[in-house]
Amino acid sequence: MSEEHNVRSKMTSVELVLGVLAVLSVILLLIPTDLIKFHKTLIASDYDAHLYKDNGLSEIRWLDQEKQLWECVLNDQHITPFCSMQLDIIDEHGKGINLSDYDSMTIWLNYTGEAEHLRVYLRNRNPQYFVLGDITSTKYNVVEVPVSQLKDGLVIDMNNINVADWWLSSHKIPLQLSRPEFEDVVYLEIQTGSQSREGVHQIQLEKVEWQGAWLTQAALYKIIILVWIMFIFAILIYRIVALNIQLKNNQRYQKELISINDFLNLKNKKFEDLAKTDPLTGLHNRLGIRDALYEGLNNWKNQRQPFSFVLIDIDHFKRLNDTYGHDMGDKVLQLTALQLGKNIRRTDFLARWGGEEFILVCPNTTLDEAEVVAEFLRDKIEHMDIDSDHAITASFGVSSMSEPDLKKLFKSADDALYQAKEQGRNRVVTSI
Ligand SMILES: Nc1nc2c(ncn2[C@@H]2O[C@H](COP(=O)(O)OP(=O)(O)OP(=O)(O)O)[C@@H](O)[C@H]2O)c(=O)[nH]1
Repeated sequence: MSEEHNVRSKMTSVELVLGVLAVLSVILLLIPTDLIKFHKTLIASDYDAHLYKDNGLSEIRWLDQEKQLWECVLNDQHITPFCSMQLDIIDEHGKGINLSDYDSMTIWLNYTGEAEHLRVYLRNRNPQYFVLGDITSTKYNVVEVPVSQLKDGLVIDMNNINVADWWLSSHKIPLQLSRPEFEDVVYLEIQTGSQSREGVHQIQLEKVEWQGAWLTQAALYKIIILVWIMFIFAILIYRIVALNIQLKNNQRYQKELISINDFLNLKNKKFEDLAKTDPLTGLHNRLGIRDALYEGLNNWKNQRQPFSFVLIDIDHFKRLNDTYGHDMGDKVLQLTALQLGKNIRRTDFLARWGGEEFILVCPNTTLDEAEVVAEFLRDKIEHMDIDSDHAITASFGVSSMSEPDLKKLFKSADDALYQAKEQGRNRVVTSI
């Protein structure tokens, strides 16, 4: 019973974890992606900026250096005309910004002119190609962006940034180093686009923001699926272990039952359907006390709980039968059963063992305690009211379990009962 309760309470906790997991999964799936994002903002005016241009006739100048507003008058004479503003984003320790964990970049920029595109460079430093004193040896990670959307903030996926071909070839960069890198970005550069032609271009960079996610959506799905798989796996293992334990317990119970049936003289199949009640007295019959025997035996084995038997036998019952007839004998059996049943403890189990003999199974009871119980019952029988002048008494044999053997326990109670009869009946004898 307690085991069943155990399994049931464990199953309830499994269901609880299942519920919590389901709720968590739903929350994680519905969580706004902004909550799992982190940001880095760069205000352009907080950093030093430098202007430079091609070697041709293009002109470049600050219109308002404080606001970082600059102007480029592009001249086509040069083969690759350009104007550039280079923002120095190295910190006081000489380190650039690590943007490798960010997924996207948003740029706010004001532009006046005819160009349709501008170039944005994120120039990265890496000792594998960076040469001290040569700032062009920083890797030119570049993206060309449409100017029309820059004013309201243009979002650029970091995956769309590539390394400029001209830089790869002019610095003879090996293939394995040709991928974009953002671990140590030291310059942010805004440059006129490749298609920009002659004319005036006014540019003012306001700010740049990078966004990254603690977890990508794909990683989140993977984690949820993984947790569910692990949980299902854990349940499976738990079920297998629990079933194994249950199986072992059942096997033990079956084994125990066979030995108890043997003790009770019950032939398994034949008696399985028998009612557990003795029809004459209304008490348990032998089958009726089988569960009590199983529990008492196991409690003795597992917890060393004392376990006692009291055997009760009506004295000179044959004489009573012979003198007053069998019906009177039956009546005395019923009255004795009633008297015993009324006076036993609620924790004990009384059964008619057979004929005029009864057994009282006393779980969690020492020999001394069982002796007290027996003496109390003996007295109750001696003073029982019966409709005859024939005095009814009974003899009692008491024993307590000293080894896990029901037959031996019964035998010592029976021996004690025999002693009680020998010593003159109407008495309690305990086994030694
Ligand atoms: N009326 C009646 N008698 C029964 C029943 N079962 C057994 N008996 C009788 O109980 C008697 C038992 O007699 P014994 O075993 O000699 O024992 P006893 O006469 O009580 O003697 P002691 O036990 O030594 O005091 C027998 O005569 C059985 O026939 C029953 O269900 N009803």
